[in-house]
Amino acid sequence: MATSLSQAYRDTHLQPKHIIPLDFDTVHELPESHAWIQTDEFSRAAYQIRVNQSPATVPVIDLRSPDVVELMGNACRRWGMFQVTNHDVPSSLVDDVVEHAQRLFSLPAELKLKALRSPSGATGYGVARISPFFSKLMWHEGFTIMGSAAEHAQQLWPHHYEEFCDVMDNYQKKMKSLAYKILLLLLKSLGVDDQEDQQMDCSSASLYQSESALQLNSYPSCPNPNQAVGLAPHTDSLLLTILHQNDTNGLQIFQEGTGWTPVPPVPGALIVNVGDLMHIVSNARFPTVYHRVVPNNTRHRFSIAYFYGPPADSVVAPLLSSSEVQIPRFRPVKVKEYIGLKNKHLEEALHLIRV
Ligand SMILES: O=C(O)CCC(=O)C(=O)O
Ligand SMILES: [Fe+2]
Repeated sequence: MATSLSQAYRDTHLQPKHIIPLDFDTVHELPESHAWIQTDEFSRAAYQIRVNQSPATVPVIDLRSPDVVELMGNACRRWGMFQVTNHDVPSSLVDDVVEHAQRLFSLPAELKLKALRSPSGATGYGVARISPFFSKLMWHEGFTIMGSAAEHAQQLWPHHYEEFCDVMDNYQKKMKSLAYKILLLLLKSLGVDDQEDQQMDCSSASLYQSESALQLNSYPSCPNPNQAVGLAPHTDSLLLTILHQNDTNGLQIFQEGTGWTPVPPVPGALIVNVGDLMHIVSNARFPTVYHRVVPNNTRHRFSIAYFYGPPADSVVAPLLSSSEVQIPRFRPVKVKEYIGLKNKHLEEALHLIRV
């Protein structure tokens, strides 16, 4: 039987602190559990490097530009990320998703816990999945959807859950077609033409099918943001992530040599970033983006992340362009195997499949 993405994401041996977020409404000081400043992780180089103040940041690309393939290819080679405009996702739909996310996160903590992610589950309300890798907790709460949100939405609003589900479904449909469009453009920039689909081996053919997840993120304003972490540094696992952020700063990407660079909100634009599987497919021509979120003490940040990847049972391997001499940098790997490696080893997972 086919494995679903949510099965691939199943984890075990989680303690409650690895699932249950803080009740942010009741705390007015940063609790010890969330104070990162004295931890090893905080003093690791990645945290010490100051935020890069130079104006260079990820490019904003018009999806209708005649040079879109080249622009996106260049952006992914240089940054692993870009912001896209003219993407045909109605702003009213994006606003609806954010409004429903805000409605969810503003529920009382005891109600949100009714939709808590189960220890062996992948969907529902809870802390970030990467939490078990860090000794301190993040200033963040999330809600994960894979397919329909009905199961958990019913726990929150027994009589009025359909509207939430409809909005999330519509958004996922729009994201899916946008992600597919962007994937084709990126493959073209890598010298892979979908016209040649027929001759492709099974690993490249599976790139044209998809599975996805939608992640609603909430970062309340924080009493002591200098000692707290919104979302710890990580790379996304799948092919591409499409992210909407509200008008509140916080997202930063790590660039070798320059340090942490903020990715400021651009009204109407969506952020697209390369994930680990795209890094593998591109044979490391596109870097996978190491990113984090920093909290602030005045505003509540919300973001909506759509993770797009091939089916869990499919195989991903470097696609080598015929015009360049290339040695494969990674062995072929099943998507579910890679997710398993990531669940166990986090950022070490990529090293484990290097050849
Ligand atoms: O909130 C953000 O900007 C980033 C979210 C993120 O990195 C994630 O959900 O993986
Ligand atoms: Fe991420």
